[in-house]
Amino acid sequence: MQEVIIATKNAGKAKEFKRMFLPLGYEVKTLLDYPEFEDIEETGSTFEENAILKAEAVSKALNKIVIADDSGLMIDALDGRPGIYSARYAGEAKNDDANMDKVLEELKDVPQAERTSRFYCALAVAVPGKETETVAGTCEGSILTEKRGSFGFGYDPIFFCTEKGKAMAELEPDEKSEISHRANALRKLEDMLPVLFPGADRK
Ligand SMILES: O=c1nc[nH]c2c1ncn2[C@H]1C[C@H](O)[C@@H](COP(=O)(O)OP(=O)(O)OP(=O)(O)O)O1
Ligand SMILES: [Mg+2]
Repeated sequence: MQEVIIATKNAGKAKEFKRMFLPLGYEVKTLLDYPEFEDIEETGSTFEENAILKAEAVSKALNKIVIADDSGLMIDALDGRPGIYSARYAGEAKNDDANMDKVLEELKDVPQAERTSRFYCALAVAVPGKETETVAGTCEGSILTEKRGSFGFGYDPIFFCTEKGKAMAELEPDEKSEISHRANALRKLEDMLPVLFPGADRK
């Protein structure tokens, strides 16, 4: 099967990409399959800049086409935070539970109507010798007052997905992959895939 490399070390993202690319006819490899890669510093000031940094670093090292995902949670009552700092919101350790606890604490006096939020995902496609392109997708929702559900990863237990009427972590993996910010971003790449990777056997 045609291989697609995603420059991520996040196991939750890796699973979602594998699930979403399979019906398109592609097998996903991630940095979990290339453990020699060091962490790539996310020094950009936007999701797009950080996705480009990650995709280009790995594309240059492997001399192959590489896709990267930079994503996070934006909360209106917090002026868009945690935003690009989502992974390390409660500290360098990248602890999902601590990150969610920090958000819940910051929002403890914020009423339901003001808890609107969205997930954002930027995908960058680095092609050796070409300009890197980006696409983005979002998923609208609001922040719950406690954690719910056990699917997914990251902030999924505290994010109420408007479109599905459930916490993101209550959605089965296939349901999340219909409506997620990551799925919505990937849809914008789909037309490019046969050009980037000729010869995939679409099912
Ligand atoms: O669908 C999602 N459901 C819940 N939480 C999510 C989602 N998508 C992103 N997030 C959160 C997780 C992490 O706190 C941050 C991503 O940070 P981000 O730098 O893009 O990823 P990361 O450091 O975990 O892995 P890597 O950079 O190797 O891809 O946003
Ligand atoms: Mg990261």
